[in-house]
Amino acid sequence: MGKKMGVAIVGSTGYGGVELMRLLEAHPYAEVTSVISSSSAGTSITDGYPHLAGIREELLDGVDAQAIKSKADVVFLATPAGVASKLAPEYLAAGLKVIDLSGDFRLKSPALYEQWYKKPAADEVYLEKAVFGLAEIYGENVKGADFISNPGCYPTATLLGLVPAIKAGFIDPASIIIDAKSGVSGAGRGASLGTHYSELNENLKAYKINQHQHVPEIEMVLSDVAGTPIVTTFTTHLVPMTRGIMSTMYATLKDNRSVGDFIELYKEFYEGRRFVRIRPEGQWPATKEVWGSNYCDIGFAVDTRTNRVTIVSVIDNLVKGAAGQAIQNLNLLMGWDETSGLQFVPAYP
Ligand SMILES: NC(=O)C1=CN([C@@H]2O[C@H](COP(=O)(O)OP(=O)(O)OC[C@H]3O[C@@H](n4cnc5c(N)ncnc54)[C@H](OP(=O)(O)O)[C@@H]3O)[C@@H](O)[C@H]2O)C=CC1
Ligand SMILES: CC(=O)N[C@@H](CCC(=O)OP(=O)(O)O)C(=O)O
Repeated sequence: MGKKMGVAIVGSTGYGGVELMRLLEAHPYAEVTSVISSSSAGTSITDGYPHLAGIREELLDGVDAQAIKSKADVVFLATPAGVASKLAPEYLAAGLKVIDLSGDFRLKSPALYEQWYKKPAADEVYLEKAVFGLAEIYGENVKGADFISNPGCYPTATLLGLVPAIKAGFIDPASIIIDAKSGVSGAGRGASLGTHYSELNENLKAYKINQHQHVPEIEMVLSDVAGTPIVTTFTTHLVPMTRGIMSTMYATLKDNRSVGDFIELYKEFYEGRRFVRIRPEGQWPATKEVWGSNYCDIGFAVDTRTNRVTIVSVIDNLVKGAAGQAIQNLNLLMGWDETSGLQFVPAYP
């Protein structure tokens, strides 16, 4: 096999960054050639992550664009909101391909970003340029692109669960309610009051109701596929587990549709897409069934009394919700098989 393509990771000391390192270790065509930290350059990655001992022991590099370009062709940005908006233009100008895991380039309207993220938006030219990489829906746009905005974790689970039904007109778009739950690694590695052990353990909390920054991202895609503006009710919960997102969605049926109709529709829609698995009637997915993998599993129930469908969709927030989908986008962008380096069996139990 020829030389592997070099990739760099900015934000490598965070959960998304370290997950990219774990997954890329097994990639057949790409290898990590620079792990980057804005705060700890010159120290070893194993200082913060001893589990990498004997696997990756190199010193962390700094964020300088030319230095990255001398080592890599592609850079992943796994940094908090507000960072990629400044770094991505520099990296693109240096000739790097950029895959951003943050929310900085997902929304095309600067005003919408500022309303929901409460931070200054990126330059509109770059918002336009970034391709929204929800691989199973917009994968064709990713092919050959040089700047990808990776979707959020909640939107990935939610949209893969809703798009086929919206597109086929199975459900009333005005009736959608999304009830979503996440493990705590979704909040990143930094300590905070809401995520430390005694606050989280044996506890279940709703948060950011009607204010979550993923609301406009979900509505952007639903409106795009429906061809008409859609608004939704979206509630997020923090669950005392490390990984996993479950998005449970409720909507009113437009016609008499059975679970069998939904299964047939979704199987056809996702035909050939290895990472979406549709459950048989009477079986609903659990977060552990996708743990550590790039799968999104979806199950259905229809209630003929209320004329509503319930759609349950699960992912691992750090894999299909972040690093795994970012690598899937790298694969699409480079013209490699989209499953390259991602064929992990979920770690069960
Ligand atoms: N966790 C998840 O499940 C998901 C996360 N995301 C998004 O991915 C991004 C990364 O998330 P996550 O890994 O969880 O976050 P973490 O907080 O765990 O890590 C973020 C890393 O970014 C680096 N960083 C902070 N400030 C700067 C800066 N000014 N310049 C360069 N680097 C900086 C830090 O490393 P250092 O100080 O070493 O530079 C830090 O380790 C976020 O935007 C998040 O919203 C998206 C989907 C899912
Ligand atoms: C559990 C938890 O706190 N999750 C985070 C997800 C953050 C995230 O991934 O943010 P972006 O996709 O916008 O970058 C949250 O709800 O804000």
